[in-house]
Amino acid sequence: MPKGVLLVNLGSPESPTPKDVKPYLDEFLMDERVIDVNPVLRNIIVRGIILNTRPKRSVEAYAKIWWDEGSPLIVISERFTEKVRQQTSLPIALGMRYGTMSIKNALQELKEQGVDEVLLVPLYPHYAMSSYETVVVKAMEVQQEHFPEMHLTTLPAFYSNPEYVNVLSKSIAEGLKGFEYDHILFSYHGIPERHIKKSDPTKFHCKIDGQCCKTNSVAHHTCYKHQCLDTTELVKKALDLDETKVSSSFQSRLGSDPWLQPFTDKEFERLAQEGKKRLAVITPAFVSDCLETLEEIAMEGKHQFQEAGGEDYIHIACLNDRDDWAELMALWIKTWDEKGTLPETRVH
Ligand SMILES: C=CC1=C(C)c2cc3[nH]c(cc4nc(cc5[nH]c(cc1n2)c(C)c5CCC(=O)O)C(CCC(=O)O)=C4C)c(C)c3C=C
Ligand SMILES: [Fe+2]
Ligand SMILES: [Fe+2]
Repeated sequence: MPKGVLLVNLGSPESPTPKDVKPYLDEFLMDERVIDVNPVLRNIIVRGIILNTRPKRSVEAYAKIWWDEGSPLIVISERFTEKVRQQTSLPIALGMRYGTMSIKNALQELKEQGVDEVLLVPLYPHYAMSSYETVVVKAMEVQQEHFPEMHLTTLPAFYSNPEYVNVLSKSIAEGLKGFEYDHILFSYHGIPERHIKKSDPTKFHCKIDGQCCKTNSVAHHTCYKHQCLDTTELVKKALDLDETKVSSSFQSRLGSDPWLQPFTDKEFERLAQEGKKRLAVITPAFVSDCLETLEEIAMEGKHQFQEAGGEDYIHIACLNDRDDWAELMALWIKTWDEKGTLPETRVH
């Protein structure tokens, strides 16, 4: 069975203009795993409310971070894919969950190269129904409808893989070099609390009470909050960081439902008010820099921290197309190709 790899990231609009941002947001937010209410209500919330107000703000935000070559998330994902290609003998295609670089086109590309055994790699370190799961479900649907001869194997969420933690920690150590920080904030993309409960296979473990994520459970295989907090712990251990100088928070909330806390913007204020003058921010829910890291954290976050009394502020870049990250992905692919095994992950 000829093998190939499908890398999938979230996707971006075609351009930072209303004509492209609106349909992109429409596709994204009409996903039943993102706004997870019944279809009638989703239509009202998304098309009747959010799409009448949000696109203006999103267009302005995208315009601030857009590169000559296009959306940073897309350009970085392409550079990463090219580096992985250079280190593997298998065909590698890149697709996006939303937007024009579709999963269908990427699978078609692999088909044209004779591939029928595919390793599907959602480019997210953590499991969430609105990120990892929706990629897997979409890819399976596309495969069943258009490529019935293909077989997909999915790479598990890799946040706890020891080699991945090494690469992430090394990138953070490099980013911190020369910066005398008072505090390091690990800011993860937020999700509604409801999503955590929905994804809990036991239906009773995830209470989001501050304790459940510290108690071993099979629920942690799909608990985004646990996986994010564990990422902070693993990096803290790997870099021997001072416990009192590290914390985690959740950014980018949308709507009025309860989302995971503490909120990143509130943490900027709290840390500044506590007298922390020099802040480093890390965004390990994203493998590539994107709107949420470049605008919300690197630009707006700096402004919010300094407005609240903070002084020096750095955002440490995501893994992007770092050589060691591309090498690790190539190693996972080679191991799957030659031994049929997937990277070691540890969930407790
Ligand atoms: C890290 C994984 C992500 C999860 C989980 C996630 C959940 C989630 N997101 C929204 C709403 C929006 N997210 C937006 C941008 C965006 N989100 C992620 C990743 C996750 N989202 C990325 C990588 C990006 C950036 C895309 C880019 O082009 O750079 C946006 C669009 C921009 C904006 O207007 O702010 C929205 C909207 C929800 C509702 C949600 C979980 C329910
Ligand atoms: Fe998002
Ligand atoms: Fe939990």
